[in-house]
Amino acid sequence: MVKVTVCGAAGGIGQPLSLLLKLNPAVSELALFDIVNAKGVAADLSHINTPAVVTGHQPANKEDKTAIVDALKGTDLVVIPAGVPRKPGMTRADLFNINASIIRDLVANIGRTAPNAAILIISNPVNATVPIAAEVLKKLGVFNPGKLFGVTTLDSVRAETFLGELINVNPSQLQGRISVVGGHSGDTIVPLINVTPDVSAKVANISKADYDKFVNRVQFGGDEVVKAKNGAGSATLSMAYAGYRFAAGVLNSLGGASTSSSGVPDSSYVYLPGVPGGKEFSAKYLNGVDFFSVPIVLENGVIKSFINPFEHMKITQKEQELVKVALGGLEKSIEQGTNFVKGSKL
Ligand SMILES: NC(=O)c1ccc[n+]([C@@H]2O[C@H](COP(=O)([O-])OP(=O)(O)OC[C@H]3O[C@@H](n4cnc5c(N)ncnc54)[C@H](O)[C@@H]3O)[C@@H](O)[C@H]2O)c1
Ligand SMILES: O=C(O)C[C@H](O)C(=O)O
Repeated sequence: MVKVTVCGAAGGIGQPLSLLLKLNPAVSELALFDIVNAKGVAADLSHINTPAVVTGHQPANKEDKTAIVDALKGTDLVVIPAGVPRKPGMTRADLFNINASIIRDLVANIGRTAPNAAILIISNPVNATVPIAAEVLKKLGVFNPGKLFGVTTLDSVRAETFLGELINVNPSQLQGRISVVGGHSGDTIVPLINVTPDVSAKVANISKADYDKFVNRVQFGGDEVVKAKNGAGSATLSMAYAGYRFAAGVLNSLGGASTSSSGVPDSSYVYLPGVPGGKEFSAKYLNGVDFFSVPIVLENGVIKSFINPFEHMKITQKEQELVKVALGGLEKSIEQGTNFVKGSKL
């Protein structure tokens, strides 16, 4: 019996992500929470002939806490795409003022109602919202770093797609054969392409100009969608796919499968001092930064280990420089998120 809760389930990401979760046979209960239209989306999905029982939870007013508690009670996994998306001209950091308090309050509810649940954070700016979640859980005395995941899978999905186009390989075959680390915003995103020898041999022929274009497109792929949607939001469908890919990995691990079985596992933005060997890894390679996206191996829904890119992949000089740049941006966002909770009442 596995219960999954989606917070922000009626949104652009929330709806298709909930659809994909409804199709997963491992899910027995799917609780949809949103401040609008959660019941409508739940009624719609509930007609699909798969085993998951779908429930909709929507507060009657600002003071109503029963909806969120019902959505979270007994849940194993919470996925959070709640909050506002970007409009053209905005950076993800511009979303902080609105989304920081949404994440703080949702995660406080999770900490109080479902402290053992795995938490997957999609809401931007991920580089800061995940530190917010960690700090809230620490304050409540229920932080399990092995169960807090910043969802950066869309960066991997994009890297696979764009590199596939460049080296003329079916992009779906690149899953597990390249990796993306760092954070989830502009130059904090660092694609690593010399992960397996077969791909390395192909990327050796890419020109410098094409490689630079590839890196830029992975780092700023989100802007492409924001611009094309022209005020109607940011990536939703590709994000639902990516969020589901990551959530399905966590669900598989809850069912006993290891994520390390096929190639390099997906990365997630995690609290390094809380995962085995993470503190030493960060001190040695990352200036001691607390949060960084690395490929993770899961067991029973918990991070069992991570793959150190510097030891297990052929990192080029250029990629090392990209990591250095990423660290500057990450440190600022982590501090912003952490300080926000320190100055907040839960
Ligand atoms: N991690 C990533 O790779 C990634 C990719 C795409 C988008 N995002 C982010 O995901 C977030 C959602 O994007 P979207 O396009 O789905 O936005 P959206 O506006 O379409 O949907 C957001 C939903 O959140 C709901 N919501 C707002 N406050 C809430 C609260 N307190 N509790 C529960 N639900 C609440 C809204 O009612 C809405 O239904 C944005 O912050 C966006 O930047 C992240
Ligand atoms: O670009 C955005 O604001 C949404 C998301 O983070 C993305 O990468 O598409």
